[in-house]
Amino acid sequence: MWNKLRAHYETVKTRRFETMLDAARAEDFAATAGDMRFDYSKTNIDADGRAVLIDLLDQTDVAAKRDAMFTGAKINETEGRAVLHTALRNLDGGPVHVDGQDVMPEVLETLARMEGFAADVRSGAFAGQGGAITDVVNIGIGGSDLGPAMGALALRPYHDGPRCHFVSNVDPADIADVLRSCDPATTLVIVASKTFTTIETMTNAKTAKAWMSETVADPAAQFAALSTAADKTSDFGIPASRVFGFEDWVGGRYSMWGPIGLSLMIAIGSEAFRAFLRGGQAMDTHFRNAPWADNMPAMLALVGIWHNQICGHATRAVLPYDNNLSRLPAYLQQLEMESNGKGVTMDGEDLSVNSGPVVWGEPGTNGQHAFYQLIHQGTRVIPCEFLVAARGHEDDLHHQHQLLVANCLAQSEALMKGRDLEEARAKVADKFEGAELDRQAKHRVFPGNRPSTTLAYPQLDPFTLGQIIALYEHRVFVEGVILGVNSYDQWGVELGKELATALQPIVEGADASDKDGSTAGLVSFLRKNGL
Ligand SMILES: O=P(O)(O)OC[C@H]1O[C@](O)(CO)[C@@H](O)[C@@H]1O
Repeated sequence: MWNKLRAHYETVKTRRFETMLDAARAEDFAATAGDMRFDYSKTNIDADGRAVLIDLLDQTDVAAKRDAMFTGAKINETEGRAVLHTALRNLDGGPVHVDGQDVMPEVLETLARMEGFAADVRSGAFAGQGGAITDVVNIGIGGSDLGPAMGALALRPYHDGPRCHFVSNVDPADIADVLRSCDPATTLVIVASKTFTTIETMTNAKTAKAWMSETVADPAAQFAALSTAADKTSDFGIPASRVFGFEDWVGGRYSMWGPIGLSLMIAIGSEAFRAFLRGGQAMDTHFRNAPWADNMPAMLALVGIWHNQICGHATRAVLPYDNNLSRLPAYLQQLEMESNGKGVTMDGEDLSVNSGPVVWGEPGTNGQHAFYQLIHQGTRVIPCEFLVAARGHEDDLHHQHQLLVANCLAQSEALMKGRDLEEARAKVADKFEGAELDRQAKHRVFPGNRPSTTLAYPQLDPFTLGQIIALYEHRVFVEGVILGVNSYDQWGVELGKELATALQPIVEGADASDKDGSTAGLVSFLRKNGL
């Protein structure tokens, strides 16, 4: 199935796509979902290429697999689990069955419990031992941190609840900084861990409990837990009334829609949180119904497959011109790389093409003054994904927002157009002449013909954030199906965890001589320096 695409690539790879880009192409090579527009016209995908890409969806049965996911089939085959984060935002979509049982009543009941608790925290009906809650500390890592942390930042203009802090790293610097800024008597600690065994989270949770017990009589009274492991939360001393459970069919990096989103709900209130869920649900409906050529997640995925597996561009830059989306690249690193960073297919065969790309990025315009040099003139092509809102939330500073938008559009235009030697010579002709003019001009040439896409939306409100996150989730799903990998396990994180456990006694002083020379040498160096 890859050969046809590879052959097509040979026919377009040197063509300058700017020459194809008239208004008709701009309209045709864009997908709309609700009030969002995804423009992929600044790429070298032409109509024939798109048709071959869309064939991939049919050849790999994406539609049937999508429907299987939404209806509770156990598509996470290596863990024997359904994949149903979509049920968490299925506010009025009817029953969803797992093993013959409708999961929606429990989902909605948990949502209602979360809403009750969040409202109590926000109103002061649930208080700390020193008064109303002023600070919420979410302790979690990976999906139990990145979702709510990214979301709380993204929706900062809607934040009207207590302050929220996110502690994830086992590095004591992380928790020490946060606890220093909080009063234990008015702090709520939320321990967010699907498994309730993750060493970083459990270590930080114990540190927070010890910190709180220095000041308050009953520290457990100011703890809540978000987990699938009710027995372990109770062993930790958190009463069932403040445990918000979920099922194993919610993957960690897909979990911000349910209990793992509690800190976000406390920050923005349940009405705004529901708007976020509704945005996700709207994208689900679009993904299930829109024809492929207009289907935003499908087209985003196909552009990704084209750039990585066919054109060979190994990385993908996510560049939000929306400062509140600063943590989106980090969130997407887990979502995409933990999901599709696999080398073996569902059938146990070696993958015959590259796995998912390296995802990275920073908000614009900051990145422009850092790494865009390489994006424009480096030898590797980096497909860029821009995100931009029509308006921000600072109405009195709208002129600054306009400048931000101008920069975003300028970057995708510059990547496409570039600047040839003649234009570069004209730029410096008044300063240099002869051979020196040529030499100086060459440094000012931009190759151009570098691909980018732009996701544009009216404003980053809770509904839009829901659309964006669900869009990327479904993109990962589609890319995973095409590659034939299981996007919902993460065995690749296990080995490091095992070795860290084995190394713990050694860093605490046990003999390191059976370790490899490098590891033993590093332990010895660190010990000599205070380990
Ligand atoms: O929520 P938990 O169980 O603490 O896991 C945290 C994270 O750790 C991982 O399992 C990877 O180590 C992620 O998939 C997950 O989001």
